[in-house]
Amino acid sequence: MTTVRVERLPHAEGLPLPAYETTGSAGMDLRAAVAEVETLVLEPGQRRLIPTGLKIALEPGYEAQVRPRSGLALKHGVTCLNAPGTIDSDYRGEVGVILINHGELPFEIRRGERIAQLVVAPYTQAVMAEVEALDETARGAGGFGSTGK
Ligand SMILES: O=c1ccn([C@H]2C[C@H](O)[C@@H](COP(=O)(O)OP(=O)(O)OP(=O)(O)O)O2)c(=O)[nH]1
Repeated sequence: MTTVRVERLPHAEGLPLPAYETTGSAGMDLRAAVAEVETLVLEPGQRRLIPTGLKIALEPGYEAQVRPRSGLALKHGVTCLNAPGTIDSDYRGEVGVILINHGELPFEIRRGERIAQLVVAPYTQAVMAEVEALDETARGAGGFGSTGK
């Protein structure tokens, strides 16, 4: 268990905070903090940064991934363009969701709609150690389908 400190911006007033929908959920749904009066439409092929109205602070050693929701992807072709988006532990700006409409129809985003999910995960930072040559392995440079179908 880790704690995510969350600060609500004025445009997220009244919206539920991200929460796990079931006891086994890996992601907490992120909601669109667009204005009630504003009908935000994603035209086919269009991408937009959608505000969540939330700023978060992760504990050191944790990142958060902004991932698409499968229902939106399957029903409407709407997904996160940069999936998974990375929220760094030292980022203090508003969490944004880069949505793209790969569907054939315009997609309306309403205030409070669940548009993506946030998965909190531990990460490790690595040191790059430059060497003259790497050790040999059975795979070698084989990749990109080298083992067959
Ligand atoms: O889907 C996303 C992806 C990123 N971010 C925020 C949090 C993250 O910590 C910051 C930077 O993201 P990233 O490292 O992916 O962006 P960059 O294009 O490399 O920009 P920068 O130079 O600011 O690191 O932007 C989001 O709010 N949503």
